[in-house]
Order: sequence, then C-alpha cells, then structure tokens
Amino acid sequence: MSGCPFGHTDADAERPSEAAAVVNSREAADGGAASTAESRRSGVSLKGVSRRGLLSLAGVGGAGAVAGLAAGFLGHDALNAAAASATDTSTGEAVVPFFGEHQAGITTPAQDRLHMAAFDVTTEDRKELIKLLKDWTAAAESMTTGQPTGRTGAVDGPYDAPPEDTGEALDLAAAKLTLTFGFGVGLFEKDGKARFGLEGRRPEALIDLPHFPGDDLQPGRTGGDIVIQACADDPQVAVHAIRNLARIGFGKVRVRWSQLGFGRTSSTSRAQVTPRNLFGFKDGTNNLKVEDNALLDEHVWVSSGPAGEQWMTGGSYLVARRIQMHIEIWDRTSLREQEGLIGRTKGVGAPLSGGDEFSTPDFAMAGRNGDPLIPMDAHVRLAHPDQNNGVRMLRRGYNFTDGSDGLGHLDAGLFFIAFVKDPRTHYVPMQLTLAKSDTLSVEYLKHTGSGLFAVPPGVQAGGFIGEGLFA
Ligand SMILES: C=CC1=C(C)c2cc3[nH]c(cc4nc(cc5[nH]c(cc1n2)c(C)c5CCC(=O)O)C(CCC(=O)O)=C4C)c(C)c3C=C
Ligand SMILES: [Fe+2]
Repeated sequence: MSGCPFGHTDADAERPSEAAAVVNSREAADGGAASTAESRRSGVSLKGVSRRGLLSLAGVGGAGAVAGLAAGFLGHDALNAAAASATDTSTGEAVVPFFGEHQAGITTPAQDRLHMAAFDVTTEDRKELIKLLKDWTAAAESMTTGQPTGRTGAVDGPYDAPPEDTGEALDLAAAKLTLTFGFGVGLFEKDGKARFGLEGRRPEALIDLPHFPGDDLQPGRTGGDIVIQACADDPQVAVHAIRNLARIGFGKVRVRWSQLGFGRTSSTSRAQVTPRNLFGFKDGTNNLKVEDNALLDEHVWVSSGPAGEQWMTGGSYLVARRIQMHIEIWDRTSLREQEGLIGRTKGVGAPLSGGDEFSTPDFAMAGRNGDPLIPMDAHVRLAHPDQNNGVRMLRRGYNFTDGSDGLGHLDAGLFFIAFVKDPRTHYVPMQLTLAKSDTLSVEYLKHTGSGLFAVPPGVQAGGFIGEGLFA
C-alpha cells in the first residue's frame, strides 16, 4: 500500500470545489445521437418471408394476413408494416458506416460494449487467407448495417444445412456495431520465417512489445495474428459479430483469446459524457477526441511511410492491455489517497490544482506546505503529454469483470485499448514510465494480457480489409 506521500495539510481548503464544477448532463450528450437506420432484421427478406417473419405477421395482421401472404395477396405496405413491427425500435438503431478512409471503431464515439478477439491463423495458404479477409469484409459490412451474415442468413437457407448466420441478433438493431481489424506480428512471420509471402511487409512500428516492470502476462491472453474489435451499444450484437466471424474462419483461424468489456472507460467525442472506470474515477477527460482532427493526424493516423509500408497509410496501431485492478485494496484506500494517486477529484474529475473537469492541470501549483497539489507520482502527471515528449494517444478501453481470481478476489479491471501512430514513440516510453514511477500502476494494477496490432486503413466498397498488404 502507498504510504500517502502527498502531504496535503488541509484537504478541504485545497480541494477544488465540486459544487462549483460544471457537470455535463447525460441527456444533452445522448440527445445528439439520432437514429439513422431503417428497420433492420425484420425477418421479411427480399426473397420472401422467413419463418420468423410469418410469425410476426400473424401478430400484426392475424391469421388472415398470414393466409393472405401465403396466397400472394399482401402488398409492400403490409410487408413494411410487418417489418416495422418485427423490429425492436426501442434502442440502438444507428448504423456506423463500415466503409471509409479509416476503419470505424477508432474515432467512432465509443459504444457501451466490447467483444474483442485475437485469432491465430492456422492455414499457411495465402489464397485462403485472402479469401477469409474477403469473406470477413462482406460479413462485417452486413452485420454493421444490421443484416445477418451470408446470402440466406439465419433462417432462409436449406433446412438440412447449418444456417449461414447463428441467429441470436435476428431481432436486434445494428446498435452502432463497428468491426475493426488489425494484424499482429505473427501474421508476418513465425519462427523467424516469413508467412503468406509477406517478406518485407511487416511495418517497423509493429514491434515485439518489451517486458514492462510488473507485467504478469498470460500466454492465453497475449498476442495473436489477427485481432477483431467489435463495439456496439448492445452486448449481444457485439458477441454475435465475433461469433459469426469466428464461424466463417473455421479451419483457417482459431480464437487465441477474447475479452468482453462493458462501461466504456473513455469518451472519444466531445458530445459524450465522460464515463467512469472501476476505481470510480472519470476516465477519458483529456483523451483525444474525434473533433481533434489535427491532433489525430499527428498522433493517431499513420502517414505515408517507407516503401513496403504504404499499405498502412491512414491506418493506426492498436495497443491492447488487460489490466487487472486490485479493487479490494483500492476500496480500503482513503479518498484523499485515491485522489492523490490519480491527480484529479473523484466527483467532478477536476485536476487537484483546481477548476472543473476540463481545466488545464497546473502541475507547478503548490499547497500550503509547499508540496505540489498534483503529487509528483500522480497518474495524470506521469501520463501527461508534458512528461512524454508531447505525445498523445486515443484511449478506447472498457471495464471488465471475469469472475473470481480463485483467491477470493474479483478478477476485474480495465481492458486498456489505445490507438497510436507509432507505439515506439506513443506507447512504450509512457508505459515504461508508468510501470516504474506511477504508484497507481505499481501498487494497484497488474497487466495480465497484451497485444499490439497494425490496423490498416479503411475499406472502400468493393475492396477488402488489408488489401493493400496483399497487393
Ligand atoms: C500507457 C498508458 C496508460 C495506461 C496503461 C493507463 C491505465 C489506466 N489509467 C487509469 C485511469 C486514468 N487515466 C487517466 C488519464 C490518462 N491515462 C493515460 C494513459 C494510460 N493510462 C493518459 C495518456 C491519460 C491522460 C493524461 C492527460 O493528458 O492528462 C485518468 C484521468 C482522466 C483522463 O484524462 O482520462 C484516469 C482516471 C486506470 C484506472 C488505468 C488502469 C487500470
Ligand atoms: Fe490512465
């Protein structure tokens, strides 16, 4: 446990006034998210009416409607009414476009839920890998628009064959699903040998991450040749997406690890309210946001690189760290010490130097006893750009709880995700500093999983994920 080295002599006088601080209203933030999608997964396909659609029609128009449909009497209006009725319009209809200059799921306002999976590629056949990436592209485009995978989906295929979609998202809206793909070192080489004809194509920034002090990485939660990040406002939509991509990859890839997350721990847009992590602190206040175009170019998007790396232009690097938080110890730590460890107030999220949540921290400001109000080992001081050569990162993590650690504690924490232009400059030095000097990291955190992935640029209609790599 930390010995409370901060020496605040009169906490009440020196703490910023929580009452005076500006707190965003949740309604204001949510009100801007207009629903753009039409009814999805209606059960009424273009080719006809599915089994579930028929049941829905019975609900709308009664048995007569079903009989009428069966006799071919129902027009478009009736079909649309049935479709609207069959769709749950209560939540999460919005569709985030899959195609674009950059992959979705990076600057997309962080959704509520995560399912991330890393795969080992088991085939050694380049053509098979390309075919898989094409199949994944088609399925991703379908699912992100709220449609099932495959031509026949979950219930319209041959009765004696397994359905092309697993079906658990049939009645659910698109829920802002995004699918973001990245490539790990293992896709490029294995046991010192290049794979899939990708000699010379591994970007220099796709390093093997070094061991950091305090790392306790589990092999089953670390690495992977391909990662897929599914984010959505509905957990079942995110899980359905990963499950179907894994199903499509059967025989070519196998899941190495997967992680569920809830309660986003970052805001990535100024329209979003700042959420809280499992330590109860607002997380994401000083994050890079979608509105920060120039900063995103400087810190997140890969710009034109050396020959052989052009395929990464417009892409980014995804750092994933599964960080177990010792919440039982934290819960026995005083509020004063908690705030000192972070460097911000717990209620409002204001810097301990004063102001409101978005005030600039004054790291030089001292309290009555002459000590800095934001302690020298506070997390926000050590992670601030001023202490890190000016670098920023786009954080996009999620809370997790995965049952018990077997020793009577919750296995809970923060699944840290960050997108950076170059992990050598924008992640490794900061992680080293935190692992050595950040009392929060040293005493309350343990890194149990890790991954670094090259995230290619966005896909254009007719293209496929990472096609530049195979050109
Ligand atoms: C290597 C990078 C980082 C790791 C790992 C990390 C873990 C981690 N952070 C918190 C809680 C907070 N972090 C906050 C700010 C913050 N953290 C990082 C980087 C890492 N955090 C950065 C770059 C920043 C922003 C610093 C700045 O510019 O001011 C905050 C304050 C609110 C905010 O700005 O987001 C909190 C709270 C936990 C609990 C954690 C691991 C479990
Ligand atoms: Fe942090």
